[in-house]
Amino acid sequence: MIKIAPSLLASDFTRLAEEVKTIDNADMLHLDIMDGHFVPNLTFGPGIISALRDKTDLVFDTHLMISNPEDYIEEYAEAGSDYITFHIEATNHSHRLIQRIKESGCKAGVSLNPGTSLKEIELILPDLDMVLIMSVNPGFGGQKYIPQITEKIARLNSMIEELNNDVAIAVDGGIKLHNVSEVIEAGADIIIAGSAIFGSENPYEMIKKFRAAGE
Ligand SMILES: O=C(CO)[C@H](O)[C@H](O)COP(=O)(O)O
Ligand SMILES: [Fe+2]
Repeated sequence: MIKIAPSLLASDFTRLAEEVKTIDNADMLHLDIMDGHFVPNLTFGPGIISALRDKTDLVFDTHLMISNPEDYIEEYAEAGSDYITFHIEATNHSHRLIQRIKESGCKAGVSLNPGTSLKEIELILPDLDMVLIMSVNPGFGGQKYIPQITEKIARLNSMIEELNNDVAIAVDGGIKLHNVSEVIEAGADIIIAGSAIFGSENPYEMIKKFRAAGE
């Protein structure tokens, strides 16, 4: 079963509590944390996550696009994250960071920029709950899906099958109705979409269409 994770980045920031109500048929709420350093944009921090925690029952999927993620794990766990995903490019101590995320009570994810090889995560794959493949360069919503990423998803899927464990593959960036089937067929388990869902007339119906593409 495919999971749908709308990205709050594309919602109306002046009415966050109402916006999350429009997507209550989704599985997860994707929360993009940007620090203006690891990526050239700034979003929000743990205060917004904890303010939203009692507004929805969705699983909170926190995507840290920040430098020094090791300094912020407990804060994002306490704010209400269920998954915490850091970028492999942002740390020299990925294995330790995964253990810290799990000790904080969350599931652990790692994300790869489009130009980062899957080799970088080969040795930590058995410890992960999720791999988040970026299909655009991180920092902004509304960008175009990078076509080479489909092959990368398929290769990661084979690596996971060889390991015989249940690491989820999440794909993030530029996913719309016209390419979601391609992403799912390559092996994605979690579809993250911002502008396609929150930018549509009816986010609830759009989630249904995304889900139907995976059936
Ligand atoms: O991490 C992200 C950007 O860095 C976002 O989650 C992603 O871009 C979703 O937006 P869209 O679906 O509009 O591309
Ligand atoms: Fe994201």
